[in-house]
Amino acid sequence: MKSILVKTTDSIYPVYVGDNAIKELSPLLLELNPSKVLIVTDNNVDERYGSDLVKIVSKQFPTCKFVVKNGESSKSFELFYELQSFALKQGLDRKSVILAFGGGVVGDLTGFVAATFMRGVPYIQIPTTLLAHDSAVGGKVAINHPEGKNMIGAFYQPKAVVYDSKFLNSLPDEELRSGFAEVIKHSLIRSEPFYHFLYNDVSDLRDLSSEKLETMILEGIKIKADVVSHDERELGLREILNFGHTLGHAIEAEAGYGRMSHGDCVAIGMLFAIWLSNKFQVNKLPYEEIKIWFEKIGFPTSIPAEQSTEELVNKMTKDKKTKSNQIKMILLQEIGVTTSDTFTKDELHSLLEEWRGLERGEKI
Ligand SMILES: NC(=O)c1ccc[n+]([C@@H]2O[C@H](COP(=O)([O-])OP(=O)(O)OC[C@H]3O[C@@H](n4cnc5c(N)ncnc54)[C@H](O)[C@@H]3O)[C@@H](O)[C@H]2O)c1
Ligand SMILES: O=C(O)C(=O)C[C@@H](O)[C@H](O)[C@H](O)COP(=O)(O)O
Ligand SMILES: [Zn+2]
Repeated sequence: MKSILVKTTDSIYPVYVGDNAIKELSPLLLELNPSKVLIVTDNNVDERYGSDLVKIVSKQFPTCKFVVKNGESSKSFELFYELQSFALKQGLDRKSVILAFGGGVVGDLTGFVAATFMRGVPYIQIPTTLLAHDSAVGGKVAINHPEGKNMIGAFYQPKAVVYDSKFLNSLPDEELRSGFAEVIKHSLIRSEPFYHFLYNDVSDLRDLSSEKLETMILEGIKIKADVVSHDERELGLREILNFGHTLGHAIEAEAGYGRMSHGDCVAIGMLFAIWLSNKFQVNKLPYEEIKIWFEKIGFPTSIPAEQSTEELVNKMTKDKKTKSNQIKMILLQEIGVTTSDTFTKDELHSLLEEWRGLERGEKI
């Protein structure tokens, strides 16, 4: 088992990664000595692993559990309110600890509940998806609004992240693919060698050794932890973690939350950002090579035909990086090195139309 430290201005916490990392949970809880523990999970994770976790925790402390419906629709005001009400009814207090046991949806929702319940109680992330190598680290917690992804949230760091790789054994292929998009993102923004490792060694996610999977997770977390340690609140550097998300989030929201996976949308967003980088940067990136690789993996590589460019650009205008109506796109100078550029709504509209036209094979 490996551990990585995340250091922010006022917190420092470990991320434990590997087979049987879950054994780190009991000592962590002993140290926190909670009055009560609330486990939040979703129905898929609960069915498989819920009772095991309750057994571990309830041996030590009074325990209760709240199960949300799986999927993006649970990152909602309604579930936020239900969870807060449940916590109050169960008598949680400021000495209580909340465990987020699941993928990014459970992690983001639970983290936001922890950030706001009685103005903040400690929580621990226990991720169960590949994507959550990203979402469980760094303290961005949020729920969605129909107008945009993660619009209501906070920066609130967990006390620890316990990432036991055995949970990944039951992850469906499309969820592995979704998480892989964020792994690729981490490589593209920060490490050319990591990108080459992924490009050369991973073309079929169903045929992935546990060693390769662990390398991907560890390298991704190291990159994320390093960026977050330098800029917890996204005053500058942290924006690079949003590579592929300005368009990706717009597609996700336009499709209807949960209809397309976060990773699939980010993959389309990264391709657009790479195409845009080639248009505006001196160094040329291997756009076609990356697109063919993405197709092999099974990612969608273009925007769904039914989505209107107008609506997507409206959503992109509400992106959290937008300031004074200037939409900010994270771009690549070269693989492993980022830059950024801003665009007006009209500029982005015509660029998106151009890219969509080219993808349809139209001569422009
Ligand atoms: N906070 C951040 O920094 C950050 C980073 C990246 C993504 N996100 C957010 O994360 C969310 C996506 O997370 P996700 O992809 O983990 O989705 P998710 O939590 O919806 O999990 C995906 C699916 O896999 C199921 N599942 C989870 N673990 C399983 C397991 N071990 N075995 C079988 N099934 C399992 C879930 O029930 C769900 O149906 C999005 O809302 C995205 O915005 C947040
Ligand atoms: O941690 C970050 O910072 C990220 O941007 C990571 C992203 O993968 C993640 O999807 C995040 O939730 C997006 O944040 P948002 O601020 O654009 O909502
Ligand atoms: Zn993301």
